[in-house]
Amino acid sequence: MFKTLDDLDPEQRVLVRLDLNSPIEDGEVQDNRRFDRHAETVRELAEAGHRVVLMAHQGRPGGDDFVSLEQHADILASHVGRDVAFVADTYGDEAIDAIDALEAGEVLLLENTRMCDEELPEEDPEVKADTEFVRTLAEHVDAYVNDAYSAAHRSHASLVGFPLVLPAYAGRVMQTEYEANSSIATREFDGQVTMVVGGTKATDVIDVMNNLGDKVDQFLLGGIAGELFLRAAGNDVGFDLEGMDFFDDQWEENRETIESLLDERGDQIKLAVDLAYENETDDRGEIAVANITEKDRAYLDVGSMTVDEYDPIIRDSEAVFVKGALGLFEDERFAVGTTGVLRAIAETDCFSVVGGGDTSRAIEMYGMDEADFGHVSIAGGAYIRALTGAPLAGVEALKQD
Ligand SMILES: Nc1ncnc2c1ncn2[C@@H]1O[C@H](COP(=O)(O)OP(=O)(O)O)[C@@H](O)[C@H]1O
Ligand SMILES: O=C(OP(=O)(O)O)[C@H](O)COP(=O)(O)O
Repeated sequence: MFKTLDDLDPEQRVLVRLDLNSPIEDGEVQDNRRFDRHAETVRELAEAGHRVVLMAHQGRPGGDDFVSLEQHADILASHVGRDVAFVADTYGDEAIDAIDALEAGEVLLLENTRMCDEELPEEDPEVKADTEFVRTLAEHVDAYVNDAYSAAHRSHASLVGFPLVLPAYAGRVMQTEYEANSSIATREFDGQVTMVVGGTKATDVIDVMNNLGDKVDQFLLGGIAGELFLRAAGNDVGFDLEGMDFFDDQWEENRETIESLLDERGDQIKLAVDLAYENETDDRGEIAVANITEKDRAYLDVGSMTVDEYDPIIRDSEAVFVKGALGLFEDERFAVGTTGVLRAIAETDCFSVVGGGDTSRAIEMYGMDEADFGHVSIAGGAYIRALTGAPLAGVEALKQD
């Protein structure tokens, strides 16, 4: 395992990697739960009297959201409750002067790490540790903290290089995310373990089932992935319609695997019994899967009968994990499935983990209280990798320190 902030010596100059990658609208960085979560780590370090140097990224070179972190510093400061100074430099003289000038308890955010050429290409930790970027910054700090679990699947310099040249620790977000998201594979639960899987990507659902099939008692399916499983079970759903050309592509690529999963794990896999669509008056209509004779419309949610079937299964479970939404929950008419399962989880005292960048947003959107869930992940790609058993380069680098 890795060391945590509990192991950090006092009065250190600490270089901390956060993940503040955020949506940007009309040039404005949108506040989101990543700021709030990382603020805890930053506050703890500053209050303990460390000198805190922060690194983070935003977007990718060439993208519209590849911008400076200047606004991020202000948003973070509002969550930490302390000043967060900003320097528009990653590791040049300006950055080094600002780091060297820090007093105990002060916090400084460096410029977008991806503005440094050595950050991005995915390379081995040894290569990253030997970059000028890592070597230069390492000379001006005493310790490295990685709090960026949600970026830990990237083998980038700021994530894997520093643990080879500095004492390295997991921040609070890293620690909590790692423990919760690995728990389905590592923990023994006394009662039933249920996994709600949906979203748009069939391969995510397939990989999760292959990796966790022996740990999970039942998979409750929905979303576009769920429709493809319904199609494999012989129903007239999950075909391409206008504007949804990923259905047939995904079907071609995954048909055989889905069919064999249904063969081998049929008893564990629960499929929707009804689906919802937009009717002639633009309202939500529902139809039983058994009554669908022809694929002539898009289905945008599981139906209410399905929620009624999934609800007691969740309430009888000891642990529930969620990956992917059961419908197009961003549209209130098609949020019934996703909010239905989330409410059932919130109302029971089961251990629960909700993840996926989009899915966990439903909790906020529909006014549910995060405190009613065991853990709500702020990770997307890293969360699915954890569930499918793939190692995270940033976590592995921390473990080796
Ligand atoms: N039947 C559906 N039709 C269109 N979109 C859907 C449907 N079901 C789920 N979705 C969409 O799937 C998205 C979640 O997909 P997913 O790949 O699981 O993302 P994440 O991992 O970020 O939660 C949601 O934003 C939701 O709108
Ligand atoms: O937001 C992130 O990942 P996510 O979209 O999977 O949650 C991370 O900051 C990683 O960003 P990247 O996918 O540009 O490497």
